Amino acid sequence: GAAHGHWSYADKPAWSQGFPDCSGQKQSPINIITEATLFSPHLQPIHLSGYNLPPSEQLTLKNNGHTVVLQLPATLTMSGSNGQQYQAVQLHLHWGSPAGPGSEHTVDGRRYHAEIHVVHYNTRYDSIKKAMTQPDGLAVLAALLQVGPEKNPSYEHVLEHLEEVSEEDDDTLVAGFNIAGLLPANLSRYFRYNGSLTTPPCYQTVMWTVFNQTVRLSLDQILKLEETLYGDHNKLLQNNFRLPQAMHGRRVLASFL
Ligand SMILES: NS(=O)(=O)c1c(F)c(F)c(SCCc2ccc(C(=O)O)cc2)c(F)c1NC1CCCCCCC1
Ligand SMILES: [Zn+2]
Repeated sequence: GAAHGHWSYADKPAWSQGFPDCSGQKQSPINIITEATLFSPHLQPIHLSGYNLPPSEQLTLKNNGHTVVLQLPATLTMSGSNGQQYQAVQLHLHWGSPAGPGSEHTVDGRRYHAEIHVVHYNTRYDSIKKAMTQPDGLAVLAALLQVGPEKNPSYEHVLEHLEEVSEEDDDTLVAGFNIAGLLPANLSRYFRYNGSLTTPPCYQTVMWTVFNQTVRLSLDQILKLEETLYGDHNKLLQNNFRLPQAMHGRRVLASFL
């Protein structure tokens, strides 16, 4: 239970006992109903800088028992089309199992195989710890992952190390690579809404960007993600996604018609 601050995807309803924001009215993820989105001409293409890391850069990859997290250097920044500058902190993944898909966001009720989140904080705050409690504090870039015919070389930079972090709290080093390769090529077509962390403490401080274009990985790469990592009590780490949350009147904007 959430009593001692520990939570699992199994007892999601219990989250709100220990983390009150988890039962708030601006929760994530959501089901994006494309017909109900509002086109907003103000939404500029997402601009990434510093994402192309040299192999000399060593990044920490960690299995934290809930997902696999790649820590990112402070040199990666993004512009969020609201004039704010955001600094990358980490990226992580959500996935399902061979029995079914595991993206967090769904589009017109469709769940995708997996989802990547690149977590950033607003550089007007001096740390993510401070930023994550502020309404304009966080920006997460999300992309939906599908099965395609080819192996995705960008994801291979991470997936080739998964066995090294199979147990909870394991970590390893990954040589730098172009982190932008983990995201779709088209960064100008996306959905935008205000939501939350999808994990306790569920702070409602996230500006979500969900790209319209999906990213393709080979079936083997998806299966590797689904069958390599272990979490609590040596149980396979699978289906680490939260169910869609109510909109409570929120509208989803689209940067494209
Ligand atoms: N989708 S999401 O962005 O809400 C999200 C999840 F859904 C997540 F499931 C996670 S992992 C669970 C939180 C956690 C647990 C342990 C450790 C550790 O031991 O280092 C670290 C974090 C996870 F880390 C994140 N992102 C984190 C949220 C935690 C607090 C802010 C730090 C960066 C974003
Ligand atoms: Zn996430």
